[in-house]
This record gives sequence, C-alpha cells and structure tokens, in this order.
Amino acid sequence: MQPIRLGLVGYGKIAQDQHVPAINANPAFQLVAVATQGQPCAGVENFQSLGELLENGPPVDAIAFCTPPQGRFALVQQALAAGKHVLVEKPPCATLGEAMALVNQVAEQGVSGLFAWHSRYAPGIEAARDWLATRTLQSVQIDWKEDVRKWHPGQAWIWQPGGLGVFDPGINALSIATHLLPLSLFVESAELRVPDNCQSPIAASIKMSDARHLDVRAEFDFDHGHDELWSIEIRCAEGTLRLDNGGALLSIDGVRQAVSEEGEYAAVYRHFQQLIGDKASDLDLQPLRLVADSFFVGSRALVEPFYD
Ligand SMILES: NC(=O)C1=CN([C@@H]2O[C@H](COP(=O)(O)OP(=O)(O)OC[C@H]3O[C@@H](n4cnc5c(N)ncnc54)[C@H](O)[C@@H]3O)[C@@H](O)[C@H]2O)C=CC1
Ligand SMILES: O=C1O[C@@H]([C@H](O)CO)[C@H](O)[C@H]1O
Repeated sequence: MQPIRLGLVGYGKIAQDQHVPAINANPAFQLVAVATQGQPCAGVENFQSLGELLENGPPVDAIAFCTPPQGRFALVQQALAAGKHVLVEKPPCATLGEAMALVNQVAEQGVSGLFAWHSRYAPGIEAARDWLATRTLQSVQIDWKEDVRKWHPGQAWIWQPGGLGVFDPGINALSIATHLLPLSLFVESAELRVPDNCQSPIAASIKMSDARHLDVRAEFDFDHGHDELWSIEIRCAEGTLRLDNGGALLSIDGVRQAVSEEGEYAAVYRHFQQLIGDKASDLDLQPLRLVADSFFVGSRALVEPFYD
C-alpha cells in the first residue's frame, strides 16, 4: 500500500515536538515537503509558502497545518481547492465562522478533513468516556493551568486578536469535556483577565451548564508556573472520576485506572489515516463555540502587563 504523501505547513514548536515524530513513526504516512516561515525541516523539501509547495513541490495527498490560528483559514482553503485532505491543529481557525466555512468546503471537495483536538486522544479519555456512559452526572470541575513561557516561548501571536490567549490551552479541556459529556454545553458566564498590554486573556473563570442544569466550572491560567495542572474532576452519584495530566492519567474514587498506551499524536494520525481510508471527516466545532461564547458573555478585568 502506497503511503499517504504528506505536506506540513508551519514547522514550529508543535510540528517539531509532536507532528513530525508521529508522522515518522507511522508507515502509512510519508512527510515529503514543508512550507514554513521559520527554520527549515531536515530531510524533506522546504518551501517559503504553501502556494510554492503546491506549485513546485513533490506531489502530496494531504496537508497538516501547524501554523498559528490567525491566517490559517486561507491556507486550508488553498489546500482544499487543490483537492488535498487536511489535518488542522487546534483551534481550527481564528473565528467560528471560518471554521464553519471549512466544514462546508471539505464536504464540497469530497476530501477528508480532521480538526485535531489532540487532547481527546489522551490515554485516559476513552476509558473515562466508557465509565461515564452509565453514571449519573452531578458536577464538573476543570482546572487547566500552565506556563505560557514554557509552551509558547516568544510567540507574540497568542496575545493578538485571534490568538485566544489562555483559551489556546484551555480549549483542550473544553475539547475533552465536550467529548465526555452527553449533552451540549453552553456558557452561562465568564470572567476574562486580560493583561493591559495584550488583546487576549491570561486567565479565565467560566461557568457552563447543559439542558439538565449540570454545573460545569473551569479555571484557566496561563501564568501558573512550571508545575502544570491539567485536571478534570467529574462527580457522579456513583463515584468521582478524575483525569489528570491532560487526560494521560485516570482515577475513579482515587484508584488509578488502566489507560491506553498510545500517545496523543500517534492516535491523531492513526485517526486521520482511518478517515482518509473511509472517505470520511471529523470536524467538530463544539470546543471553539464554547470559546466564542466565553468571549461573547465574558466580563473583562484588566490585569498587570505580560512580558515573555
Ligand atoms: N506550543 C504547544 O505546546 C502546542 C501548540 N499547539 C497548536 O499548534 C499551533 C502552532 O503552535 P506552535 O507550534 O506553538 O506555534 P509556533 O509559533 O512555534 O509555530 C508556528 C509556525 O508556523 C509558521 N508559519 C506562520 N505562518 C505561516 C505561513 N503563512 N506559512 C507557513 N508557515 C507559517 C511559523 O514560521 C512557525 O514556524 C497553534 O494553533 C497551537 O494552538 C498544539 C499543541 C501544543
Ligand atoms: O494545545 C496546547 O497544549 C498546550 C501544552 O502544549 C500542553 O497542554 C499548549 O499551551 C497549547 O497550545
């Protein structure tokens, strides 16, 4: 079976940390070209733009997008117009409207598309989902706190309009919650704490619910220091489920549970391979809708300036 010839746009931190290692470890894919504005990727042909890659590069079947969300919409549209399958890092676009337009264009082009909510592929998520399926939900507490200086060193885009600020990692927690919980969530209120030299929040408190009045609270913090806290605790009538380390660890009533041994990005690319084989797509907008609504209803509190 011929491998899927893959191009990648945006050879930055996540491409280097996760995408390229996962691609190289999966024989169903062959990375053949990169378009990036930063350092080149060794071992493949490099181009300054996606247009140049598509016009002058080696033939590709699919494109992975690891650029910042701002400007990504036009890039993915360009790949779709060329009939390529697309894998898009989270958040899929800088706005909900752009992401909705991509959903339509993927369908019109008849290719496969994946919005890669990578945290949904964490080792403990499916076991958690199975356990919750037969339980009676009472409340959910999300704490998602990390150091932006560690995970986004020198990345000015994250503080600019469309960069989402603390919702860039926080949307991962929302992608897990919307995957685990049975009913559609909506935002009731939010407080966004915005550094007075930034356009996006460095911290946020969000209150959500669903049609059965489930109490869902989230605390996001991007200036938390190096001891990350990525946890979701779901209290049920029958017991308490807790995900830690971004979903890598699962415990029920304090007892650690067996989880998958597959890493997030290995599972992301295996899923993308399956979608292409099945001529299907997976383009969920729920996490981005919750972020958009948090910005709609969120009160703003100005806080001290942020310096990288
Ligand atoms: N940093 C992290 O730990 C993680 C980041 N992500 C997501 O991945 C995306 C990228 O994040 P990072 O890798 O951290 O950012 P980054 O700033 O390190 O990398 C972005 C790359 O895109 C390139 N680029 C920008 N515009 C381009 C264009 N028009 N054409 C070609 N290349 C272009 C830049 O040169 C840079 O190499 C974001 O959506 C982020 O939410 C996902 C998981 C973890
Ligand atoms: O998607 C993302 O993951 C975090 C970090 O890599 C682990 O939580 C990063 O801030 C965000 O872009």
